[in-house]
Amino acid sequence: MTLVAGIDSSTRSTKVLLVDAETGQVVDSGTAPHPDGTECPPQVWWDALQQAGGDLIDRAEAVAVSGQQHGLIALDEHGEVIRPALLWNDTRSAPQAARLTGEGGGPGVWAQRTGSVPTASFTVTKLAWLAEHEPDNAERTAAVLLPHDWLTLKLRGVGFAEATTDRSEASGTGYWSPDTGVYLRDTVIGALGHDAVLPRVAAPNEIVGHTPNGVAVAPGTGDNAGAALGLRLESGDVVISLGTSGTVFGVAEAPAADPTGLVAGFADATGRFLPLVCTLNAAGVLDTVRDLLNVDHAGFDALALAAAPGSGGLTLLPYLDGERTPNRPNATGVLSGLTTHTTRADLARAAVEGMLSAQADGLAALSAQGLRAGRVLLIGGASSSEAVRRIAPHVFGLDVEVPPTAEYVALGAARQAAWALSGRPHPPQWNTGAATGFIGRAATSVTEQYSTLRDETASWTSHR
Ligand SMILES: Nc1ncnc2c1ncn2[C@@H]1O[C@H](COP(=O)(O)OP(=O)(O)O)[C@@H](O)[C@H]1O
Ligand SMILES: O=C(CO)[C@@H](O)[C@H](O)COP(=O)(O)O
Repeated sequence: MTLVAGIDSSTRSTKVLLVDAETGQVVDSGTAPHPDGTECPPQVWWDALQQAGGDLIDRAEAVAVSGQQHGLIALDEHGEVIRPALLWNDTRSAPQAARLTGEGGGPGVWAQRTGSVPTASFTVTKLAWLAEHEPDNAERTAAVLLPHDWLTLKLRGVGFAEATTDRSEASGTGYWSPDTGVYLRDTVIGALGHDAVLPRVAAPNEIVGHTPNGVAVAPGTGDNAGAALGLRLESGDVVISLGTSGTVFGVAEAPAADPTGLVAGFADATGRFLPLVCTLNAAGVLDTVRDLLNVDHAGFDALALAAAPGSGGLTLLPYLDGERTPNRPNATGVLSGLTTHTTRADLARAAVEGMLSAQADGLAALSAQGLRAGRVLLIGGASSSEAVRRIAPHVFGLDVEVPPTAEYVALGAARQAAWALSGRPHPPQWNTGAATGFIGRAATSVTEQYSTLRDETASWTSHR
């Protein structure tokens, strides 16, 4: 049996799968946690990778890494990491995002040039923050990598001059054009103050090198593109991934360029495109309210499902850690409609309805860009929640499918590794198994309560 390994280095943890390259069947797996926070020394991810599956990788013939997108890893001329990586969910570079957007000709120009209007999540704004707040570190920056790029380099054990990335990851930097496939050097220089070595953008099924033990290394991907590959996403499918981030995305044949900035015009891992809406707040909203209610996942679900749609008039605007879509980096959560009749069940359901309503806004933004959902697939940690599964169709006004529980990002990375190893033009046709359907009618009161609160707070949730 030919084995391949897929790695998901996400915000919360590293997951490693060892997979049969012919069938996609998982034969072994491992996981290790990451610390909380919005910055992290990359060495922590390398250690987590070793803990989760260093031995699994040596049993494989090929390996690929999918990683949380956008994070900034600055290396000095010797290849040493200069400071802890600034992650996608770190909002400190919001002022630089606003400045760069203005200086670069406005949102429309950015969307045309890079596919996206940069928010604090995008690497380019983190470079500008570094130049402004840590000029010595900016000056010392010789190379700029993203998390999966750096882990791929570490797996190969080579220097940054040989670093690689892929289209999906490059498209989250804010200095690469998904349309033309080239880096925008002027944008890097404008943000950092000077040029830097950037990883070569490899072909989707290329073998970019080998580990010291001879395991072939594929280019890897950003984690959402990894999930798309793991799910064998096709035109008309829309994924809603509920992990630390909430993401709503689908594959497209042409690049997106949304001047409103709601949709990021990413590239995918197959040579196509991946228009995507990302919220900073998703599963963590449920975690926070679950902690407040002092119940476990099952207890939380039972409470949420005991309340009526609309949560007795209680609405949670879930921008707890600031928000990226819409762009309200300094926002906090807002709980509205609290009365003496409000119950614990109402609070649990309001958390689920609020979190899902933010994703419904993502569905609407994708639809406005011409990407309509024929099939909605729910994945990510919070898709395990029975309450989320059963309430989602009411909030989206669409039936929802939940694929069999699996680590789809790591599976996508493994599928890429198998593809690169095969030398064939297309990825292997792995069967992901039958999804479970959840149906329901749209609960318009939920949508109205939510959109009213979202719009009423448009100005004041933007400033703490
Ligand atoms: N049954 C469940 N109900 C609700 N949330 C869950 C459940 N199981 C896991 N989660 C949540 O999923 C999140 C982790 O999801 P995951 O997709 O692994 O995140 P990430 O990819 O961002 O690291 C955590 O916030 C965790 O509490
Ligand atoms: O920033 C984005 C997408 O643009 C996030 O989706 C990150 O890629 C983090 O993903 P998770 O750890 O939540 O899966």
